[in-house]
Amino acid sequence: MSHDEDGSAEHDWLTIIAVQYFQTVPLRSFDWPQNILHKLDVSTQDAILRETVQSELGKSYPPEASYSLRFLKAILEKVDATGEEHSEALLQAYLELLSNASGDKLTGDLSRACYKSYPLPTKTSSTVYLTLHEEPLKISQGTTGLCTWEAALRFAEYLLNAAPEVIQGRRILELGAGAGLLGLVCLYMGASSVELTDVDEGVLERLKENVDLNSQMIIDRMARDFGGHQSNPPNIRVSKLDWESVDFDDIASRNAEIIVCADVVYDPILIPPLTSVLGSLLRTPHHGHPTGFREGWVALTMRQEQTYKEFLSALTRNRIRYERIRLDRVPRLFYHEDNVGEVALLHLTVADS
Ligand SMILES: C[S@@+](CC[C@H](N)C(=O)[O-])C[C@H]1O[C@@H](n2cnc3c(N)ncnc32)[C@H](O)[C@@H]1O
Repeated sequence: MSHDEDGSAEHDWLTIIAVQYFQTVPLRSFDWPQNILHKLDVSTQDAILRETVQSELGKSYPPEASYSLRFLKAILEKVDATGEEHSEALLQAYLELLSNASGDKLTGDLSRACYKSYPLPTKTSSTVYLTLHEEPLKISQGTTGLCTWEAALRFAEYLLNAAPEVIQGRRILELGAGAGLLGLVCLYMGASSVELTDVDEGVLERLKENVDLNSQMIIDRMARDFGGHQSNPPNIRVSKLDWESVDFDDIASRNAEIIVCADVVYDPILIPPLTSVLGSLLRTPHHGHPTGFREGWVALTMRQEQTYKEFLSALTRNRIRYERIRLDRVPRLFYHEDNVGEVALLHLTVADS
């Protein structure tokens, strides 16, 4: 999405709408800029359409079709409420989506891709998005890894807004990477390398797809902000790492300084293998670090107090020290669903003992 050089007010409200549309913010929570609600004339409707459904991003990597349909319907209803004329283009886009949706229902083809695009901070005046192919449901195809979870969003916000030095120039290993938001944000922030790992074959495939989807944007960013060479592929790889069947030589050989993970503490059964892998990874020497070992970060959504306590006890049993980092003052960049629970961010270290 491009902006006028002067970042005019018109572009501000268009950006507010587009950023929400691409993250598929539920329409009940959508923040419509007040000034447009009074001025939804044809040119305003056309401008919204151009910045969302018919933008390059919207055409190449659209949100779920039923979401776009509801988005356009909401605008049409708002137009009705103001007594303005409908834009021909908007109406036509709506009817096209409607006919595609009923065609899909008739043929039973409900497999249309669904993308979410997350706005990232940038030094330029245009909005840069991280685009992920995700599934609309939290559990899909037998895994939780095909969508982005709350803890990944809060952790990414912490890194981007409050602690870039944790990531910049460092080699990162992510456990249970899911759709890939956290690791890709690390690469965008200037990590020297990122290894995204998961157990599920479908998730690993999706991770590769999401890495490819964002590589060019990240190369461009590196070239612009860090003077890198545009042709260099980003230093990122996707590999399998199952906490439940671990080869400890393989763990030690993983070339990382910082271990990160988000929303991987959701099932108590996973706590012993996860904390054991964390302990092994963290105890691998890293001579550049003050403790002489690697460091780790875990972001977890506190759904059940008991699971959280069990996780802390398991860290202690594995001789992993943790410090909870406050997130309440970290500004938000992304949309967050209501009532998903508080996110705790833990900084993990080990000592030689
Ligand atoms: C709730 S998802 C979180 C995904 C991502 N980190 C996020 O926050 O959006 C949990 C992830 O952990 C992965 N996972 C579950 N058990 C695992 C195991 N034994 N080894 C490695 N990854 C595992 C799942 O495949 C899934 O991708």
